[in-house]
Amino acid sequence: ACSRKNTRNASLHPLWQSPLTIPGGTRQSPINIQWRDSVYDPFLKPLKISYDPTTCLHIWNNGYSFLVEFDDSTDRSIIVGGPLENQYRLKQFHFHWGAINDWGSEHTVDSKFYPAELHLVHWNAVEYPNFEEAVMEGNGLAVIGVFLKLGARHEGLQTLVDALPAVRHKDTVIEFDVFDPSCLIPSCPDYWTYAGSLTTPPLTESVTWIIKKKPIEVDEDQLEAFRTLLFTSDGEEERRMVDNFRPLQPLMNRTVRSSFH
Ligand SMILES: CCOC(=O)CCc1ccc(S(N)(=O)=O)cc1
Ligand SMILES: [Zn+2]
Repeated sequence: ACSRKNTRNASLHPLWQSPLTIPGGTRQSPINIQWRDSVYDPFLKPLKISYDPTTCLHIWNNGYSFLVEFDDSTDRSIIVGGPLENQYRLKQFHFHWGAINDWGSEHTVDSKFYPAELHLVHWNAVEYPNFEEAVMEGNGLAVIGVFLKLGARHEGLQTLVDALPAVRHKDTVIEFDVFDPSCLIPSCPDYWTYAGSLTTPPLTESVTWIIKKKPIEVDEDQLEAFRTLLFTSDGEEERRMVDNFRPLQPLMNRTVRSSFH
């Protein structure tokens, strides 16, 4: 009897058709953050965030998520302190979310999923000439992760939500010229931090993750608006942009530190 060739490669993630695990990867993301296993580090500084809202450029749908990109040609929107040795420049922020509210975040806390997760992506402009170079270096990137939970409507997020219909299809972009992303970051200073990777290709192990302990609240309509976006370009058969999160990766030989007791 002929054996049916196993055409479904179980190690390939449907969304990216890329390996789920990077061969030799020892610091992949996302991970589950087990609160009781995180280690309080009294030497962690407060994270200092200073964004200039006029550095905002545009919103676009890149086929994985929707991104708000910033002018990173100067040090006008930066973060410093926290676990970071250098100052890092804001390049873009984007989100990951689920088809339903039971899941959607990339990181989990004590195995709990949130319905969505915000990533603010910064690069080490002190040591590297541009983002593309920094992506390849162990201390090249710093990403702030913020969990979204179902609750009250978020007025700051609403200005983004109102722009989403204009970027419904992959590779569509609209100008977005003033936005202050610090309105999306909880005022509580508490965070976890660990050494990890990008969660979409090229999956490079170049990210210092800073995961805020407190979530922000958004309402059902705002989450539903995310789910009206498409993975597909105009004219292709429509596939709704949902479940754009990577599966959890092994912690391996890593410790998650907390900035709080
Ligand atoms: C130089 C090409 O590299 C890129 O464009 C990487 C973009 C990229 C930035 C951030 C993330 S995340 N989800 O880990 O915050 C994934 C991918
Ligand atoms: Zn991300």
